[in-house]
Amino acid sequence: MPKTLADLLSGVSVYHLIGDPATPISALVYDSRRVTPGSLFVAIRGQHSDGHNFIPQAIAAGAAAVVVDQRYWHGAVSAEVPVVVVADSRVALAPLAAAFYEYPGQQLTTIGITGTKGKSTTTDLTAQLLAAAGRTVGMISTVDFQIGTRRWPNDTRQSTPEAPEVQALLREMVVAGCDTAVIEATSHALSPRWGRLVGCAFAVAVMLNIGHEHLDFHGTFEQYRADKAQLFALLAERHGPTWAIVNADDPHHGTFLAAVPSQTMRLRYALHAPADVQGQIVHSGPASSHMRIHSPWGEIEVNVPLPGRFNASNVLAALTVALTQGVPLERAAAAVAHVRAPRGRMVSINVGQPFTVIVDYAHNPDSFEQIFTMLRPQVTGRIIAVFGSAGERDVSKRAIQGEIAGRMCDLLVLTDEDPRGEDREAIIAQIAAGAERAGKRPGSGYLCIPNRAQAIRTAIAAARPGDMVLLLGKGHEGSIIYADYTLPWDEEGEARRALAELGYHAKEQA
Ligand SMILES: CC(=O)N[C@H]1[C@@H](OP(=O)(O)OP(=O)(O)OC[C@H]2O[C@@H](n3ccc(=O)[nH]c3=O)[C@H](O)[C@@H]2O)O[C@H](CO)[C@@H](O)[C@@H]1O[C@H](C)C(=O)N[C@@H](C)C(=O)N[C@H](CCC(=O)O)C(=O)O
Repeated sequence: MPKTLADLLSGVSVYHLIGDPATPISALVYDSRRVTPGSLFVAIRGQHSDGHNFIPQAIAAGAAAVVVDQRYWHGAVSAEVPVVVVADSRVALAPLAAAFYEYPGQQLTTIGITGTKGKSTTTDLTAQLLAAAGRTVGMISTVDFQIGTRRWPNDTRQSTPEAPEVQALLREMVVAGCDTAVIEATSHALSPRWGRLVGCAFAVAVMLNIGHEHLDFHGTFEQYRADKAQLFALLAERHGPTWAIVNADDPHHGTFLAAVPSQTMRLRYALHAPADVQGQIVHSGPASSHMRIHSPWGEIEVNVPLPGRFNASNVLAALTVALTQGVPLERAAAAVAHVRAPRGRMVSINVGQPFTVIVDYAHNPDSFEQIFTMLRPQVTGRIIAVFGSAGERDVSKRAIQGEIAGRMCDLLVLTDEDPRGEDREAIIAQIAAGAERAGKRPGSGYLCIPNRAQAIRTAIAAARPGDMVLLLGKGHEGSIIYADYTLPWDEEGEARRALAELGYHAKEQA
């Protein structure tokens, strides 16, 4: 249905509207380079530039109207096209997008999954369990997008894309006949400063855990936790029943329940603490575990074909979601036996070399702690970890990563992750400072090799029988971002090439 400017403004805090509210709008964009004739251009002030400076370009490209931020717009009142002055243009983006795409979230069962660790895996597992139970599922995750049976890589380098992309995907899901959307909800996206997920009308909100992440953006841990808890407040948008699911093993789960609207149904899941959906690990091996589950829907045993206690916890969260959606316990448990991890998560590369090589996306202190604790008992030799830390992102985590890895690994090869506009060597020096605190010394305990391809080769060449080489932080990501260019990247492929250069290129072994 054709839309007018006025149609899009409900839910937006408008200061003034200069021009005709009946102006037809054909697209919603926040980048002048993507304006097509008839677009509504939303000007946003960013870290590197200010969208308000690109209003002339947007109008020249055919923008039918512009949305500006009252704090940053100093334009003339007699504008060439209608101007909507709003309190905060970044925050206006989500309600505008939900209205532009006609609130697709209300037509789907939207499931939001937040937490510091395991979001992408649990989002994927939830989508897999619901699809196995006959639902037509869409998914938005750091790793992949999915609409029904079509899956493709998320190349946006955002875990939760901007609101226009999220709402467009949800609309596509509705058109394609999906009944369910599983959305990975990051703290940035949930923060009221950005509010990218406003308008998704979540029916289910899931909290996995809370650790140290993105304090550069949120300021304090309390703010980070409060921002993540926004997902639970968003349940109030839903017309219909809603569920709040929290991990009772995390001491912060109460904050999330406190944000829940009164009519929402609440469920706790846990491996240790008392909970509604209680998992108990009966035994666990290097690549799988066996779990007994007690729930309001009955009791059952499941095989989890993924390594580690944290994956058992992720599976429990996904299974709890499936149970709230009417999937019979037996059916959900049977589907668990066939789940797969997303790309770049704990991928073992085995081409006949006498040591282990694993690629994983772990890139923050908590996931470092978890992965090393899980793998240490399985390694007879040394752990050699290759990693870096992102530029223009949480600076405080760098030394902590170095310290944890320094404590739990034998050799660190410090390298580029995404330096962006920062000095790559300075980032590595900050990680190294943490490694030094853990007693590591340059040359013997850690090496600084910014070039990631070279770092991987050095680590693999240093490995002896029984060692484990852990390539961390890139996982599925298809690029390394530098100030002036983006280097296409394939961590798994790079590891395979490095192994092949040493003569290991047997067909993949189980
Ligand atoms: C660091 C950061 O937050 N960056 C976000 C920010 O970019 P920016 O501040 O650099 O933007 P900018 O280049 O200054 O431009 C400002 C505005 O002018 C516009 N512009 C610019 C140039 C031009 O010619 N014309 C024009 O209109 C831009 O499109 C933009 O709207 O504003 C952009 C537009 O809204 C965002 O897409 C972008 O997210 C980037 C891709 C990003 O990496 N974000 C990260 C921090 C993020 O969102 N992460 C979370 C959490 C991940 C996790 O948990 O690990 C996520 O959900 O992914």
